[in-house]
Amino acid sequence: MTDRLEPDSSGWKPASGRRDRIEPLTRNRSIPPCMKAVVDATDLEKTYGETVALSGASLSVERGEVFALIGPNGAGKTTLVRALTGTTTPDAGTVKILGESPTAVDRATLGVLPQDFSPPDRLTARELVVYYAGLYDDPRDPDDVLADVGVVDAEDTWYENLSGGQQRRVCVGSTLVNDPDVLFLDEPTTGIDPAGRRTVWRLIEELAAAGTTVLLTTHDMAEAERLADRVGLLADGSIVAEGTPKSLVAEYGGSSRLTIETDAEPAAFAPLEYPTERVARSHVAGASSGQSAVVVRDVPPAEIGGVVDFLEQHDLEYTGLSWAEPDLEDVYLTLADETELERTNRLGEPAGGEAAPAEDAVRPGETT
Ligand SMILES: Nc1ncnc2c1ncn2[C@@H]1O[C@H](COP(=O)(O)OP(=O)(O)OP(=O)(O)O)[C@@H](O)[C@H]1O
Repeated sequence: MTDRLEPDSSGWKPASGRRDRIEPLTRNRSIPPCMKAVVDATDLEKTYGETVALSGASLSVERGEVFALIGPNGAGKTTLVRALTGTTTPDAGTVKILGESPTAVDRATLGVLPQDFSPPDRLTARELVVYYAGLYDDPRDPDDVLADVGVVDAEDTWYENLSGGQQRRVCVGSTLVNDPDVLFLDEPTTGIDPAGRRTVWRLIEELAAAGTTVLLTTHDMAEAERLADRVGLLADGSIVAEGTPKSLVAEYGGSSRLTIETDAEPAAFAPLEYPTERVARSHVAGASSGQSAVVVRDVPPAEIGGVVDFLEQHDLEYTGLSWAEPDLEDVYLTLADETELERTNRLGEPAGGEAAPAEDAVRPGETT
């Protein structure tokens, strides 16, 4: 970022001194109150040779919203972020950021964390933040930025010697030095440990509460569910579903799962009269070695005790039992499966050859 921050006609001045929280009054200096869609993209197309990266992607993000883009590898998320931020030019379609084209918008109002951002290795965390802050006339205090992303203890370590997670935190910090109004974060927490991830989550929540508009991409459904006001699922270059996490779960999430770690056959559960399917043990978080599992759907929480009684009465051995409401991961898996099916149908291929096993629908991210 080489553009300089110019105070606008309203006489905006950055906050001075150390801030424990981001002050709402410093936000949105360049967003007129009447402007609803801060990020607005319509029918974006982008191909690389034979590869279609974007095929009619449209989205709109409102002032102060956190919008999470999710989707399989290669779905086009990074290409979409690049098109939105002006680092790639779409073949067709329009983009407006703060009412301007991405190349005309005041860069000082944006914070952009590319997926592959790689700052100079032989600068310390502090030097890097100071360096990026130096690109702006009225930057934030680097100490505040380092504190925000939780790398104060490692501020004198060369970037190349920081852990992967610390490096990513410094990268997130470098996008905050100009106190941006609109923040684009392409997989901000990849490689960050659980505690660090929560630090970044809280930071994003604070920024959003203070009015920053955030568009992030993530493969972490818990992250999207926690942070996003709205989620867009990108598949094959277009948004195939969009809504609040709650509405998406209600529409596509399916039913609750009671997972029973057992070698018993699903048929043994027939008297319970709930839909039942076998899942591989690799699909069950924390399952004991050698154990597979049966998933019983639609069991209300009040009926779990009845299922346990049933297991005991019928001498069905089990080593673990867990119950879960459907969540965004179920939405993702359902829609990703549907999209894959549509694609194979479109290409005139048999949809997956052999029938996909029922277990494919059940949270393959969970491993033993
Ligand atoms: N510069 C490029 N040259 C050629 N192909 C590209 C280029 N950038 C992206 N692609 C292709 O476009 C498609 C979409 O890629 P993109 O990186 O946008 O996906 P993504 O959803 O961000 O994936 P991931 O989740 O793995 O990061 C992929 O097939 C990718 O190989």
